[in-house]
Amino acid sequence: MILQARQLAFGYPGREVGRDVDLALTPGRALALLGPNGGGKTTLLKTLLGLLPPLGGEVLLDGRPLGSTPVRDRARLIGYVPQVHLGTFAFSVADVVLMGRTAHHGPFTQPSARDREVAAGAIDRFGLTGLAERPYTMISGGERQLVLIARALAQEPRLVVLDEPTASLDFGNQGRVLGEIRSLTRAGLAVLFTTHDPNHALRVADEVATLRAGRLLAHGPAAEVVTRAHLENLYDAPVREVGSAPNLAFVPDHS
Ligand SMILES: Nc1ncnc2c1ncn2[C@@H]1O[C@H](COP(=O)(O)OP(=O)(O)OP(=O)(O)O)[C@@H](O)[C@H]1O
Repeated sequence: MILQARQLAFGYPGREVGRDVDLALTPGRALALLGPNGGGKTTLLKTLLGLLPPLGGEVLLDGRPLGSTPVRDRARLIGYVPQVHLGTFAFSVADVVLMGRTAHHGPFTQPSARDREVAAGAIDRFGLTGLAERPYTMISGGERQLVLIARALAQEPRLVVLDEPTASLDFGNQGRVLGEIRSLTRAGLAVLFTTHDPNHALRVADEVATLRAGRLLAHGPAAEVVTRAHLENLYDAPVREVGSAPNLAFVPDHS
C-alpha cells in the first residue's frame, strides 16, 4: 500500500467539506473517484497530496504520516496532474515537462543528461515533440492537459494522482490518456483519478469510489459500483444503460 486515508475529514479553514473517508491506493491498481459537482473530489485529492491539512483522521504514505515525510520525498513518490490551469510565466513546453524532474535533481542544480532524456521521452509519448519549444501559455487547453500529464510522468513517481485528466481532451486524446492510465498500472504504479465520465471509470479503473456531499457512498470493484441504479442515486438523475458487458456504457437520459 502506498497511500492510505483513515477516517479522513477534509476541507478548508473553518469549512469542513467531507468526513469519514477510508481509502487505500496500492501498486498496480487504479482507483477512480466519481461524484457530482462540488461533492469534494478536488478537496479530497488535495488533502491526500498534503496540499491541504486533514481536518481529522490521517493520511499515511508508505505507512508513515504524510506530514512527517519531507516534501522533496513526497514529490519524488507522487506525481500530481491538477485541473488545467493557465500558467503565468511563458516557460516552454519542454521546460514545463523538465520541471517534473526537479524532485530528482533539486531546485538549484542543473538537470542531468538523464533528466533531459526522461523529459524528452515523456514529451514524445504524448505526441508533444512538435510543441516542445512553444510557450506553455500559447497552446490549447487540451495540449496543456497533455503537458501536465507528461510532466507528472517525467517525475517517475510511484503514485500518480490526476484531477479530471480527460476533461478538456478530444475523443482521441481521451483514449490515449485512458490507455496511459492502464499502462501505468501495468508498470506497477498506483493511480488515483477523478472523472465526470462513469464510462472512463468503468473502462480503466480497478476500483471506483463515489463521493457526494463529502461522504463516500460506495467503494468497490468498478463493475459493482458503476451500475445504472448507483449512478442514478449518485447524480440524482435518470441514466440509460447502453449495450452489455464488456461493452456496457452509460449515458444521461433526457427522454
Ligand atoms: N478554497 C476554498 N475555500 C472554501 N471552500 C471551497 C474552496 N474550494 C472549493 N470549496 C468548496 O468545497 C466544496 C467541494 O469543492 P470541490 O472543488 O472539492 O468539489 P469537486 O467534487 O471537485 O467539484 P467539481 O466536480 O465541480 O470539480 C464545494 O462546496 C466548493 O464550493
